Amino acid sequence: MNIPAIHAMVRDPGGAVIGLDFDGTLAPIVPDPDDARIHPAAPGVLAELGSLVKAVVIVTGRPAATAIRYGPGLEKVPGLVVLGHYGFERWEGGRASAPPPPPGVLHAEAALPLLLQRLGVEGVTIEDKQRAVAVHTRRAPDPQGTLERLREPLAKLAAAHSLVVEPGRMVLELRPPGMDKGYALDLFLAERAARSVMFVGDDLGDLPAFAAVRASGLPGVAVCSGSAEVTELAARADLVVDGPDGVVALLAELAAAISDSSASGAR
Ligand SMILES: O=P(O)(O)OC[C@H]1O[C@H](O[C@H]2O[C@H](CO)[C@@H](O)[C@H](O)[C@H]2O)[C@H](O)[C@@H](O)[C@@H]1O
Repeated sequence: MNIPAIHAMVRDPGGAVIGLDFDGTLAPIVPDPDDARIHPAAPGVLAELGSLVKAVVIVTGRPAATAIRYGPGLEKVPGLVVLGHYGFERWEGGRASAPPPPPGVLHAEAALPLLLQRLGVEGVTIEDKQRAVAVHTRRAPDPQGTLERLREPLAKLAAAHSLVVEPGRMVLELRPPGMDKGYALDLFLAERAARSVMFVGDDLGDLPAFAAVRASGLPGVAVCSGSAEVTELAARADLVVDGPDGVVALLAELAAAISDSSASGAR
């Protein structure tokens, strides 16, 4: 790992913030969003890393409580913060806080079944996220074609209810504007007075976090959890690893390098 920011983290782990996306990064992608679960080795590796660095933060489009529920063991990661709903929501020490959901979400969600019926799309599923609503096409007969077909009508529906469309891996999410993973990460780095940063993501919604790593002026590394499905992130990353298996291996390597460096410094 001959990346200057990683060397900075190893030299000064007490200044390092490790930011991670959830789906596709810590949890393998599966057809049904309710079946997603964290990689079995991830909580242990994150617990080790959490005891070495300034902070571990998960920044996800999921509700924060869902990431915790689908990530058994995460609650044991020292000092873990989960920023859910792209940063609108914060979970820390077992407590979640968030502003109330805007009424547009409920109205848009209520209009969706009829809209989907009119469009005649098959196999599309709706995920009620309380503060947002996601329309999934992964289980449709033609997932990509169906996603393309839905783009314009969902953009109109979102605009009619003062929402924005967040595109992702076989999903179009209608959510409130005014927050993204970049802004969320930026605020967190300032709050913790970070001296270096890593962010690991797999999807389009992670691009603002990559931009925040660059804009921070800190030694920073943007890591792509690679997949054949999304290629845009790899092009903007400093390092590409092979999905959640590769992410866990990278984090374990980082934890080991920090521990070895601290041990040799102590000798
Ligand atoms: O920010 P993230 O943690 O990456 O969350 C983004 C979306 O992830 C989930 O959908 C994705 O994962 C599902 C389970 O593997 C998969 O079935 C789906 O195709 C993916 O798009 C989640 O369901 C969404 O609500 C999140 O916004």
